[in-house]
Amino acid sequence: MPTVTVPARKRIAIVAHDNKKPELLTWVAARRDLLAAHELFGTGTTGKLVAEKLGLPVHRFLSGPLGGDQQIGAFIAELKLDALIFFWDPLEAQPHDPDVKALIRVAVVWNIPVACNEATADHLLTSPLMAKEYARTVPV
Ligand SMILES: O=C(CO)COP(=O)(O)O
Repeated sequence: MPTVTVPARKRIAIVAHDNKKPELLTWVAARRDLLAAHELFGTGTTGKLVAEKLGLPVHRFLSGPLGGDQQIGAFIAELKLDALIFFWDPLEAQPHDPDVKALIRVAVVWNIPVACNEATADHLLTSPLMAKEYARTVPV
């Protein structure tokens, strides 16, 4: 399988469904220093809230239900993102559920680290691989 070189400064997409936004914002605020070392991306509303909370630049896509999840998926497939932190809501149906599934699926296909809850996000963010360049296996 081919590999790509993932940069030391990671391009991280951050996304949260509405019921999970408070939890995500508390999580990012407590990890500002770690997150500041990387380049941040987000769906429309999440990205705006994270940027305001941290006072850091966040590249914003469209809001998730309007296509933002699909835009992030496309970036993953184009090797323009290195990690996904996605606090999706397991307790409420989303109108754009196919997009949510497609985003998670494409993240798995392209073998990027994905965290869907706080504990995994902590493991991801504190991994030694987050601080250095490494080779990631990709499908093509
Ligand atoms: O719906 C989302 C992810 O599926 C998130 O979108 P917003 O960040 O625009 O709320």
